[in-house]
Amino acid sequence: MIELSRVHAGYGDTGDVLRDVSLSVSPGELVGLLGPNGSGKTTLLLVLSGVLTPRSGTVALDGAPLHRLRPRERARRIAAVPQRPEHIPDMDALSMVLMGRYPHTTLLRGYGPDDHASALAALRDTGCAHLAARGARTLSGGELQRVLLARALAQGADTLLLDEATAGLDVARALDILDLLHARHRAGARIVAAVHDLNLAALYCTRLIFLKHGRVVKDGPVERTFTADVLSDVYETPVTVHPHPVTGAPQACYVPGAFRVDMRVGLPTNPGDGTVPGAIDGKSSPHQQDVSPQESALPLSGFSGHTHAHPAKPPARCHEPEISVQTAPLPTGTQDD
Ligand SMILES: Nc1ncnc2c1ncn2[C@@H]1O[C@H](COP(=O)(O)OP(=O)(O)OP(=O)(O)O)[C@@H](O)[C@H]1O
Repeated sequence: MIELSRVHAGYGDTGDVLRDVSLSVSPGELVGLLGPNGSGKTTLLLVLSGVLTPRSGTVALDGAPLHRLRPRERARRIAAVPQRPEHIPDMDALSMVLMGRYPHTTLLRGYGPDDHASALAALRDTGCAHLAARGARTLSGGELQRVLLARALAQGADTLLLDEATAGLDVARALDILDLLHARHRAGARIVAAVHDLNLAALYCTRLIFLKHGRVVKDGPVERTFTADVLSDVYETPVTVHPHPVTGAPQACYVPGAFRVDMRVGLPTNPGDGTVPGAIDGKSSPHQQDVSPQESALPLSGFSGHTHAHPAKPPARCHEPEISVQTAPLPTGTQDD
């Protein structure tokens, strides 16, 4: 168990970035850390990794204060993928991934065959085997991101802290990486991932923690936390939530600015001449024609269990599927809890 209790943390002589944060993460959890820019996600990951010492409060790993662990021991237990690598070494990708094995070496024994095997396996798992001999500095943004993840996986730690690890990846590569992380968490790894892609978080995570202004404002399983109310409040923009047509997991739909005006005041203001982002078939907001002012009150939700008496129709781009699809046993995150 990794446990934060009443943590306040920040940088230099500025005010607290994290305020009174208490949470614990058990082995086998895949936790999505969500919240607006600047809400403190990276700072929380730095505290969890032991890189940033809290100003007050405690951080413990399996009951022992994290700061008491020697760096090498800490690195055997906790691996992190940063949002922006500070420095990209002038070496090939395999050597860079091998660096993840450093905590397992000793003064007498450098990297051995096991370390090379682990590094190669991590490159393979992240779809980067073909990049092994490439200079790390020549990699594309998405390639480098996957190599950094490979380095963290090669570390063999039971706790993985990921800061926007899939942000620069195309959708197929992002799904591959999340499938891999899902398999690792099912095998017992504890994973905390800062994520901006809400829908991927809802598809894969077992639990979501929402931060706002450095405080935890919501923490719980996806089905209880990923709601239109929570998302609209946390991000201060209208978000509607609908079931994923294949997995049934809640998914968010976002609303372009001109439509947001309609949704707030319940009055049609759009010209419907194709100039409104998101308007299709020459139509304006669906609210202009289909939804009464009462129904257009925020937040909207198509997700089951919501309390609105008259759930509004989803935005124009959120079509109902034409064929019915059985809920498949895919990793939704909602099935684990
Ligand atoms: N080294 C630093 N020195 C001073 N302030 C910092 C430092 N790093 C971050 N901050 C500030 O701390 C606050 C939280 O930043 P943090 O990076 O934790 O947010 P975040 O939720 O990860 O944001 P984003 O989604 O934009 O990555 C921000 O106001 C940021 O400007």
